[in-house]
Amino acid sequence: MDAQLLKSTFAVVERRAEHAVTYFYSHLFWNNPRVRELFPADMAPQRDRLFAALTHVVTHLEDPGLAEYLGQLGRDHRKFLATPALYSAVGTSLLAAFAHATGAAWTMEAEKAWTEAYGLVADLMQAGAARSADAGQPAWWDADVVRHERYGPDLTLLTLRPRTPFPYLPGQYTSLSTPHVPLVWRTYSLANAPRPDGTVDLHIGRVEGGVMSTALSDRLRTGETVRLSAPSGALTARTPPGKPRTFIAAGTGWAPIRALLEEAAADEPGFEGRLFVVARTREYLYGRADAERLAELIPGLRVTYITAAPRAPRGQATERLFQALRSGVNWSAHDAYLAGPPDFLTQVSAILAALGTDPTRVFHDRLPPVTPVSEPAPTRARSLSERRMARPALQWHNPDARAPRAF
Ligand SMILES: NC(=O)C1=CN([C@@H]2O[C@H](COP(=O)(O)OP(=O)(O)OC[C@H]3O[C@@H](n4cnc5c(N)ncnc54)[C@H](O)[C@@H]3O)[C@@H](O)[C@H]2O)C=CC1
Repeated sequence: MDAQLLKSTFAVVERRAEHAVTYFYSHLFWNNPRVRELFPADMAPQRDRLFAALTHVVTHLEDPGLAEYLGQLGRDHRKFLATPALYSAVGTSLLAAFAHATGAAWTMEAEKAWTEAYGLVADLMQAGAARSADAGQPAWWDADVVRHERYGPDLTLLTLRPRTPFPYLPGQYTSLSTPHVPLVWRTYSLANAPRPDGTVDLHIGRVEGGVMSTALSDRLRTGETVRLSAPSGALTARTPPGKPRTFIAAGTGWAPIRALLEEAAADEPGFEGRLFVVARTREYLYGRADAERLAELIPGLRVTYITAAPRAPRGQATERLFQALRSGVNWSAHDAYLAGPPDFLTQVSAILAALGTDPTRVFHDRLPPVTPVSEPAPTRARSLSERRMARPALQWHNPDARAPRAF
């Protein structure tokens, strides 16, 4: 593969990204009218996702973890009913869009390089999909809504019972789809460690104007069925026993942190660590009762709740967190697990690095990890010791797609 040529042509495409993506979908749907039915009415998030995936591929061409990334992407595309014919149609339209966007820069060499590159991408994705099907993993899990509780206007707690075993690791997320918003999938973290009855909790922050969060909050009812995709994510426990760790949860970022702490309460009686729960106001500290229960089960856990002062801007809670982080912990000894809005993750990661935490020991689900992976997706939940030995699972989740709210 001529990586340099792929990068230089993609740089031209990037400058006309909006135009290229519009051309791509128009070409795809015009030449394959039935394919339109596979996509939701609102194509805007789809466009972002396509470009995020393409950018990831082009910026990781030399990364040995790319094959695993594409394998997982293929596995995740099973839920979209992607067929070999669709992969082929997408390739044709993608090249047409690139040719259109790059104009004179689209040489024969560029076309050859992109034809080969797309062929490889499609092969690796389809191989990932085939591996997951061969391992008996469904394309999605049907799950019944067994509890639907609203907490104030902004938060809904859902409990779902998947109809077949749904293996996942505490800290991971899944995508969810409901007939209320056909063909749309949104990611949500799983808020509990696996339970004997197989049920899972999701914390839904209601985003005004958001199609999925408003449907799940306002229209979904117990007894209905939703679909869940294969779980993913790199926010899984990987701290060796005896090493202290810090958990930082902002808003509904409490969900995966709660799952990790439930796991620690069950598996690690000698756990030493700190938990910061950050919320915009006291009323939004919805995880407080759970955090107190977990602190009783884990004697080595110190919990700090942080909110903004009354009538202060919401971002003040983050400032207050920074002040707390600066006081008194030997950060170079700590692993850190973060969950919350994308900007919050960026800022907290920077502060922790400045305070001495090893950046490779700060875990969250925003960026693909630097470490490549060569393991297949788990078909059963692994034990704690197996996971400590393992390298972090590659993830492709782009939380930027979940719009953060403006202060
Ligand atoms: N696995 C993960 O990382 C998860 C991430 N999330 C994300 O967490 C967010 C939760 O939203 P809400 O509950 O409405 O939280 P929120 O908007 O109320 O924010 C919670 C706290 O995060 C901080 N914060 C928010 N935006 C910030 C910004 N731009 N810069 C710096 N600090 C900021 C503030 O301290 C705020 O009090 C969503 O963006 C969601 O996508 C949610 C669940 C899991």
